[in-house]
Amino acid sequence: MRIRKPTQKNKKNVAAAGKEENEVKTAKLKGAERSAYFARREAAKILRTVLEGDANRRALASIKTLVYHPSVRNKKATFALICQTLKHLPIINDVLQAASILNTKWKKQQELVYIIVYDILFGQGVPLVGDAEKYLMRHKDPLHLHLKKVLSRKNVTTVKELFALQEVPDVSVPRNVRVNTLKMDVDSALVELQKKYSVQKDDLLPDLLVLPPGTDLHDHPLVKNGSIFLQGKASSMVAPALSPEPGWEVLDACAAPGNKTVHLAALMKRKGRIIACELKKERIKRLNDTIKLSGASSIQYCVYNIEMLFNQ
Ligand SMILES: C[S@@+](CC[C@H](N)C(=O)[O-])C[C@H]1O[C@@H](n2cnc3c(N)ncnc32)[C@H](O)[C@@H]1O
Repeated sequence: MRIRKPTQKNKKNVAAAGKEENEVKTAKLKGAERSAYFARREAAKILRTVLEGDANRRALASIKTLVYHPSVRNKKATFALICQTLKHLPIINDVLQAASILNTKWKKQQELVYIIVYDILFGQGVPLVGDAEKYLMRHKDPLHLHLKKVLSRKNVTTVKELFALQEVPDVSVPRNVRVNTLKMDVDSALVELQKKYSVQKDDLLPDLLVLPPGTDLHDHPLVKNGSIFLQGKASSMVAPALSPEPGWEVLDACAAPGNKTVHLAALMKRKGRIIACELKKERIKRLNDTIKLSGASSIQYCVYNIEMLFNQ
């Protein structure tokens, strides 16, 4: 195997990767270890952004959007780690406080600590790669001991039981469907659905119907042929808030899967033009399918980063 000399750019990247990464001979790690090592660091970086946003009550990009950034290599593992760590965070924090093993150095890297402690306590174990992993694995027994204490304080023996205690009772939220008035009028949809379900018109939105919580219409023929769309009330309020008239030209900046795009088309009675932009090529197919299903024909769509429009 030929070993290439590091380029200037590579040298810079290595320096930027930080002291700890230098200490780990990442090149010597086996594939799975290496990928888990990087996934933990990528997850920690995103977790920091998420927790900072939460603390400042700022709306941030969703975890999925952060994970889907091109710089994140192992997207699936990183996403899973973040979600699981967040889910277990109150317990992880309790255990860490009780164990009091974090000095100032590790407190500065608390997100990475959370991720690794999640893996130690609830995951598949952590190989001894990286300073943080080594440090926390040295405290593995006290961590497990304090987890047991936390559980017994709450009168349970397993984490599953603890989650069951904390589970919020299912709040029964009614289901909504939006009638696609390009294909069917609201009264006909009401009559059709009433054959099997208890359905009412929404008191605010004329093309929205309300069904009992838990109603599953995924396979209903009216859904399959695009006469009704499974669309919540909040999402169904957006197009009426604009109140577009037939003949308008409307820009839908972030369009896929296209529920609001086709709602606009229905309100504009197919007259006018909607320019639907979507950043991700792979989501364009979904947008295309929605448009086709809805019977809207006034929609032009493009793979386009809407920010480009404003940076010119
Ligand atoms: C929450 S979804 C939109 C839902 C859609 N409006 C609907 O009602 O069905 C956000 C979409 O915006 C796209 N997006 C994000 N940033 C974008 C950008 N800068 N330009 C264009 N599309 C973007 C994402 O790829 C994603 O498909």
